[in-house]
Amino acid sequence: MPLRIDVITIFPDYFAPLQLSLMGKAQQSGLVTIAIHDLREFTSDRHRSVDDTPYGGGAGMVMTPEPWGQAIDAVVTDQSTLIVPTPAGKLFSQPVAAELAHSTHLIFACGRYEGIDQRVVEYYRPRIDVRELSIGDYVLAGGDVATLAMIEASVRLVPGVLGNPESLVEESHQLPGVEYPSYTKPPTWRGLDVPEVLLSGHHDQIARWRAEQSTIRTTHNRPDLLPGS
Ligand SMILES: N#Cc1c(-c2ccc3cc[nH]c3c2)n[nH]c1N
Repeated sequence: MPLRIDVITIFPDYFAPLQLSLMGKAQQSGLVTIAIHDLREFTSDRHRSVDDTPYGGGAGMVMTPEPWGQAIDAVVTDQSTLIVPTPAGKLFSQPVAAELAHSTHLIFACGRYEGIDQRVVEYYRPRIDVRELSIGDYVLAGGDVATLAMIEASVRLVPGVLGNPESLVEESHQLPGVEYPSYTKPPTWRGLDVPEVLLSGHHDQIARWRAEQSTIRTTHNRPDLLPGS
């Protein structure tokens, strides 16, 4: 059963990259089907409006609930998971990507402006799995880029999508922390040599060096990922 993904957005063109590379191949292989829906197709006024002023005042505009209700109702099933990207959401992570990769149907609601009227989440929460997710502690102009990131991170984990599942095995055995630095040909580039151990053929020494490099990088760049932190 392929993973089905429906993306609802006012900027369908944002998702053209999903036809390329690994995501494109995943669709061609039938492992994943991705459909992009223009929210404005689900409006009923001649201006095809999707936003209005916020109750309670405040800057900006809020996306009105009805177009979202019409759009989600057009694709939802009892197997759906509705994902709402938002800075206020739980943090998206590799384990969450793995969960989504094993879903049957994902609906991404890509908000813009100041976000989507909260009643959309409230309406669907008793009916289907609803997840408000954030890709990080910085503010984007909308949910579209976050949706692209979550789709790519999740779809690459769908069994059969990655040509070489070995890379997933390596990832899953990744020590806590960031990955070691990578090198390829030429052995010397602009006077810089590849670390000698990587050319030695001593796999135990290479594994030890890579673990050390991972720890050094994690300590420097992501001490929050160190065990016990
Ligand atoms: N996910 C996520 C986000 C967002 C985001 C998501 C949706 C909307 C709708 C209007 N502005 C948005 C920002 N900003 N930063 C993140 N990590």
